[in-house]
Amino acid sequence: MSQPTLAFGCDLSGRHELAEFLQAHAVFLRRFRLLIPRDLEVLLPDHLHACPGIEFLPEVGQGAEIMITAKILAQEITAVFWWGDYWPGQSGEMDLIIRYCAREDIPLSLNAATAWAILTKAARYPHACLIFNPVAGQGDARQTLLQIRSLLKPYFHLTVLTTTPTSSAESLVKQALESEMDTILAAGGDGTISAVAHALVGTNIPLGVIPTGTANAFGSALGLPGIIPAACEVIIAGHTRQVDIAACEVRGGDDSVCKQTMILLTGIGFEAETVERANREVKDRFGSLAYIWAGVQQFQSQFPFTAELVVDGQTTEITAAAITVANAAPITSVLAYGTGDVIMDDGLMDITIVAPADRLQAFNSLLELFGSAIRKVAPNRDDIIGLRGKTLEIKTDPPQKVVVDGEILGTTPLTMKTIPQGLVVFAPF
Ligand SMILES: Nc1ncnc2c1ncn2[C@@H]1O[C@H](COP(=O)(O)OP(=O)(O)OP(=O)(O)O)[C@@H](O)[C@H]1O
Repeated sequence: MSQPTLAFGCDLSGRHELAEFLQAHAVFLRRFRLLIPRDLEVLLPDHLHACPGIEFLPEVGQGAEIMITAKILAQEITAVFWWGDYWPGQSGEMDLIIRYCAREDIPLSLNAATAWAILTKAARYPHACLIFNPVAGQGDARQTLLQIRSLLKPYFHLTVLTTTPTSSAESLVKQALESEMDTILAAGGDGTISAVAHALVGTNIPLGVIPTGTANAFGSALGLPGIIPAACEVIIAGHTRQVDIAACEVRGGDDSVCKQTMILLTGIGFEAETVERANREVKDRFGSLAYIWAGVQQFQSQFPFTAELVVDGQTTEITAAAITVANAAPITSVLAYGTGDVIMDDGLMDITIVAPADRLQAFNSLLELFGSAIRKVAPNRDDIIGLRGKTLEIKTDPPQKVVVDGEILGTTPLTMKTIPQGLVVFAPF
């Protein structure tokens, strides 16, 4: 997975030409992983004999072609070079290789004339690992993955790792990073994107976002198109920008400490309870309206709590219904707009405290915040406080659930610290 993988083979009539090609390009070929049938070992020049990326297969006709076919099917091969005297339907191993390369859309060189073109293209292929959440959103996961693959395959040597209930997006990124990926792509909702970002902190490896979740708030905040082909185009175009993220710590079960990286929003109170209500079943039932449905339900039963916030060393004590901390927020995340605008790369978190005395005030506060989100002007109400800071500690009484980027992480106390421009993402020009 770490380098493009090239598989070689030939029949008797192709041996001389293949030996010449290997000799001529030996130095360049060292940058690849090479699969060589044992019977071709004698053709290798010294430069390649000592190549660490070389893997010997059984001889042609004794298993090499089967192993290469299996790797083609597993999408583990970048290109195949198979030279010889070709007679359709009568060339045994060559027929097999041609059939599967054609079927799986793998570049295939049948002679020296095409070899160099394929080789130089393979060398330029960036290696991308796509972390794919098959349960995010409400689409057909198989179709979605096929579509993403066909859009990106001409531009990347693509490896796909699929999340499961036991293989988290974060653990899959760590696995991918062991293989020296040039870029990591994430297809899923905000929970998946956030978990992938968490594993990328400090790597400087660019993240490509393909929004296939329910709300896709991070994609919207970045200005990404909501449809898959257009989101893939942003990745293919290759323009990146750096955005802030924040390290969060909360209390988990058994008093353990849970850590997560926030790319979007952290919510306490109303938002956390709303996210908990908008579970998978509700998302599958209502789609993108799930959060609105859950919010309306939660609005009727939200209890205030007392909170002590320390922002960059300054303490505020208040009785609140909702506290939202944001790095980035689409305008639909109105609870984040207490400062009037949420800037993704200013090195600061935007903190909004909503502290209404009753339900009517709460309703009016929401309306005011909605106006602020649209007009990008700070709200003007006593029961909405907007703060900005680099570090934050929040204690509440009683302890409150904390949701980070759409996933419940634990309960207060919460501590947060910005990591200015800590994430590199593909973004529209
Ligand atoms: N194969 C899987 N089976 C069941 N759950 C999974 C699987 N893969 C990931 N998950 C769970 O999916 C959740 C993340 O979903 P994600 O946020 O990406 O999508 P979403 O909920 O549809 O979108 P949004 O966050 O935009 O509402 C995580 O809780 C993760 O544990």
